[in-house]
Formats: sequence, structure tokens, C-alpha cells
Amino acid sequence: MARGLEVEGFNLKQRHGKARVRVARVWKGKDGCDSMVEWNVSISLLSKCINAYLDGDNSDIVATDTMKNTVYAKAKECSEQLSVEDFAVLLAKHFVSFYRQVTGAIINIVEKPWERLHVAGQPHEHGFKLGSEKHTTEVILHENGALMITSGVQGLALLKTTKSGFEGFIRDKYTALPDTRERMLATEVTGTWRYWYPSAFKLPENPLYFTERYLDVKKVLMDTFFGHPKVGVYSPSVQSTLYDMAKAVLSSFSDISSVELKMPNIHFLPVNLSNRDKNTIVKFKDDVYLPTDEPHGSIEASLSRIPSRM
Ligand SMILES: O=c1[nH]c(=O)c2[nH]c(=O)[nH]c2[nH]1
Repeated sequence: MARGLEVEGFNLKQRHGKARVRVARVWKGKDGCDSMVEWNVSISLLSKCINAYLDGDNSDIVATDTMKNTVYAKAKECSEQLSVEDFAVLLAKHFVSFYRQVTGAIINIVEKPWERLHVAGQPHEHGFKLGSEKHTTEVILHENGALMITSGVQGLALLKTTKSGFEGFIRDKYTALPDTRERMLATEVTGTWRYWYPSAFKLPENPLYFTERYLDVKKVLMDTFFGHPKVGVYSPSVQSTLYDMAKAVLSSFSDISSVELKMPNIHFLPVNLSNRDKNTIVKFKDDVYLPTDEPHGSIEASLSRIPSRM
């Protein structure tokens, strides 16, 4: 949050906004092929409305109801399909430029993963089905034009049945886990990456640039996690795989300056069963597992470029 303001001997920091404004936008294509998006928008404004807090004077308040209406009005104005990032920038620009009271806007949007349906191998002109992982963005714009665009993916569930191990870790009197070079590896990636676009006036012109980037980043993350389709790639730990994935994103995209990945280690436990007489019912041979949700390992890291000292 921005620096606070000294009032009556206290430091006051404040912001206000509207959370979870849901909007869907359909674009009717000239060729009869419709496009659509569904967005869940949260707006937070940094504004000079101190008298609302101190004196009950609301004359400097942008009503959160107005913020909600603005989402629908701006969605209507977008006559061409655009990325969720571009829509967030458009909203932020509006709030910062339209109200003299507003010094900054923080826009968060989660896009619902509606995907075009294919029937008999053909893309359907107006049919969509819900996919799994979600595209997210956060745009922060200040009145001086300083811009920060962060994009992300939420709920990208990945699993491989082999080419994963974990060995050589610290052993002490509480350690029960055996070393292994053969296990399942499952995770649900939450990733965010920050773009290097310092001003809202120097963005790529293609209105779907960030949508394409999102798909490209996801592909690089997954290709690195899985490796070649026939050979795979051995993972000595979630930590090592996470690092390789983050590094691959920074190496592939020069306009991304940092990446943060959260990769829970979702355990699939080997099943071994025996009866009361210690006779084996099921002996684990890398085949039968007990899938679990909790507890899970929690592994997260961020990787950013080091600014050159030139
Ligand atoms: O990839 C892993 N990293 C860990 O830190 C860890 N800890 C653990 O019990 N299993 C694993 N696996």
C-alpha cells in the first residue's frame, strides 16, 4: 500500500474499491464465429478522500458502485476482443485520468477458462466448454504513469508417473522417508510473472499480445516440467524442477523480468497392505497409490533478473 498520511498524530493508509465484479463479453465475428470472455474484476483505488475518514465528508469519494458500473461500460466500449491485461490497463487508465482525486489504481482480474469447443475436429462457432487453469492479472498504475503488469496462472495441475526422485536429504531421528529415484510427481502450479513495461503508453499494439504470451509461458512451464514426450526429464526434487521452470521462462521471454512459482508437492502414497498374520495383500510395485490432498509439501520461489550495473 502507498505511503500513509499523518493525521491527528496517527499514520493513516487507505484505499477503497469493488471486489469480484463479474462480467462476460461476447464479440460477434463478421464470419459468424463468436468470441467470449468471462472476467472477475477487483478494483482498488488510491485516492485523496481523507475527509471521508476524518469528517464524514464523501465529496471526494468515487462510489464503489460507480466502479462496478464502469466495468460494464468499459466492456461495452471494447468493440474488439482484447487480453485480460489490456482490459485491466484500460480500466486503470480510466480511473487515474478521469478523477483528480485518484492517485493510483490496482486492478486484479481472474479470467474463467472458457475454451472453444471442437465438434468432429472442427472449431464450434459459438460453443465453449470450461477448462481448468485460470489466467490472472494484476495491473498497478500510478498518476505519474508508472505501470506494473503482472500476469499469472492459477490451478495448473500437472502430474508425471515417473522420472522423479528425492534422495540425499537430511536424515535425523525423526526421518522416516526413504531415498527414492522412482516416484510420482504431482503439483498444482500457481505462477505469476511480471512484465517489463514501465509505462501505459508503451505497450505492444496487438490487443491479444498478452493472451498469446500467457499461452506461451504456460507451454514453457509444462515443457520444462515434463521434458521430451518419449524420454521425459528426471526431477531430483520439486525445488530443482521449479527452478528450471522459472529459468526457462526468463530465458524465453525478454519482456518478463521476474517469475514466482508456488508448487505444492501433492503426495501419492505407495500402497502396501498385509493382513493380521503379516501376509501380503498388496505389495507396492510402482503401481497402486493412495492419492492425497493434505498434508502437502509447499515449495515456492521467485526468480528475477539482476539489473545490470552498467
Ligand atoms: O521434492 C521434494 N522436496 C522436498 O523438500 C521434499 N520433502 C519431502 O518429504 N519430500 C520432498 N520432495
